[in-house]
Amino acid sequence: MAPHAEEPVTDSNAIFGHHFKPAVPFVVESPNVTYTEDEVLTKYVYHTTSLEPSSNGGYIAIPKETKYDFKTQRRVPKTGVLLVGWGGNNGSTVTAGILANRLGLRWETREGLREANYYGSVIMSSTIKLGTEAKTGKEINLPFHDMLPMVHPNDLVIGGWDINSMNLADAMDRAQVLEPTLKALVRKEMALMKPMPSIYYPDFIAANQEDRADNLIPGSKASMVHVDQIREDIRKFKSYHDLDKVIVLWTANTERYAEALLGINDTADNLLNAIKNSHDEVAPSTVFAVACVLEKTPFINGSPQNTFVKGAIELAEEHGSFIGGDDFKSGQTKMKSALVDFMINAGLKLTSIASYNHLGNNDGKNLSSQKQFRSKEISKSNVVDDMVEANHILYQDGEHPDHTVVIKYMPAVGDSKRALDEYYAEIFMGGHQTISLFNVCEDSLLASPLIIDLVLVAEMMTRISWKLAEDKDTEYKGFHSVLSVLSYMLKAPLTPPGTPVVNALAKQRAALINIFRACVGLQPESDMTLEHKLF
Ligand SMILES: NC(=O)c1ccc[n+]([C@@H]2O[C@H](COP(=O)([O-])OP(=O)(O)OC[C@H]3O[C@@H](n4cnc5c(N)ncnc54)[C@H](O)[C@@H]3O)[C@@H](O)[C@H]2O)c1
Ligand SMILES: O=P([O-])([O-])O[C@@H]1[C@@H](O)[C@H](O)[C@@H](O)[C@H](O)[C@@H]1O
Repeated sequence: MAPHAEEPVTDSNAIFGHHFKPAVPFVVESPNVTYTEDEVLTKYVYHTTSLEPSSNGGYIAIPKETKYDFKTQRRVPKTGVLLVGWGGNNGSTVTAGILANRLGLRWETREGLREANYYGSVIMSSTIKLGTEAKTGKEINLPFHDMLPMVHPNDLVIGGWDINSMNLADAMDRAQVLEPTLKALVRKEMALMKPMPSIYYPDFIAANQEDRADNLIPGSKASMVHVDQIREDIRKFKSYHDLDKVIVLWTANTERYAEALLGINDTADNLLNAIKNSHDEVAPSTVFAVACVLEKTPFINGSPQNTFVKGAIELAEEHGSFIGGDDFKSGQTKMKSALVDFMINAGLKLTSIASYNHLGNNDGKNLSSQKQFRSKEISKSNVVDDMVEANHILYQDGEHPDHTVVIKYMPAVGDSKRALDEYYAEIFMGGHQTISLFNVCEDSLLASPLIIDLVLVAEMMTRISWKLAEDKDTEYKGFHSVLSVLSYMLKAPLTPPGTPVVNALAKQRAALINIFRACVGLQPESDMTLEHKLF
């Protein structure tokens, strides 16, 4: 395998050491919180309710307390992100966006002057309640990013792979997402960025993608040579930029599902053997996942295919590597996971959901192929399951709303996806409610901030460890290899085997916030505001 001649070209002029100043500096004063120079150590009581069956067929509810010790490393590491599919609409857009923010760019548009921002990033552009001022009772909210010592996206060093050789400036033009005035300001830097060659197994993506495939690592089926090359690429990138951490994220095309095959991809050993034997059913995304797991590099899947076959999950668990996915939850589905949560929790019996969209970008072109569409149909359809199953008043066991997903490729609209949805519900006394939505989603401008959030949270999770308070002598350990804490950014959240999937958007955000609060010794925000009710 010829090594890559040139060093991985990235935004080599990255301005490092962006000395980010918290907007709302805070320190927690508590006997359960200890700050050292390198760590925040907290003693945290986790409250749940345990149910025991009662004699009358109901339950005895028992409040349960579990005491955890959390440890969070405070030093913010120099972090790189390697995007698989870097030359795509999302990859080129997120790269230009980070560059524009780093340089503090402004550009003229028809609506006037615009400036770089991180809107759409829950970490960079949303706030969370810290508490209330003792004297005034005023609620104080702080940027999500300031809750823990997180990497700032401006400091991310970016690189990646693509089966297409186009440099990032030309890829940005091809994407047709950003304003020409903005593109002009980042073009020079973006032109220096060239994706590393990648692996291409034609059977996994639409045949209409073949004309892009001019930047390949030789070989059209899985092999350990491919795994080793990807691992070497990661090591070279990390060494070349003197990085402490690297996160790898798949924003390449949607692949068809791989068949779940006993003896092939059902265990870690079988999967490694299948790769060694170049088995047909090992997808490029799974090869990337295996390479990252073996390289102890977090790997996140932003697409809907079943990258994480059982053997890949088992391999990640064996190596204590982080994986997360699947499929960015960017627009139509994000809206769905909030609206369905509202309707069902308001006691409205949703009986049908019709989700149609058309888009004209290369993603849409790839999804015009049935096998690739099927991967997306699955991730876009399952997003309501947990909310339906939680309400036995509205839905009998096995009952669920009709749900159809349609995606059409319409080149004319480009990246500006048109989503049309109809939500039909039974309401009081035989009535009906019909909610129709027309939602224009600028797909890459909505997905790019999610890429940033996924990278920032995944990196943060590598610096958080825990142990049971009662286990005095045990070592701290990391969260489970499957980072279900990433679910807010994903349509089809991957969870540790045997654990429930939560799709409700509010619950997903609350989980992320409250885990971060536990790391600084704060209890979950209950929103009870008893201080405003009991006086
Ligand atoms: N709002 C959104 O844009 C959104 C939301 C959810 C999921 N996604 C998913 O994100 C992915 C990327 O979306 P996009 O709009 O950027 O698509 P895109 O087609 O513009 O970009 C995909 C890139 O991946 C490259 N590629 C394909 N196979 C590869 C491989 N094996 N190795 C390396 N590169 C490879 C292609 O050449 C292309 O440049 C798609 O799977 C899409 O379904 C997008
Ligand atoms: O808007 P959303 O449902 O979150 O996600 C989008 C889909 O609506 C669209 O059909 C698909 O092409 C995009 O890749 C993305 O998955």
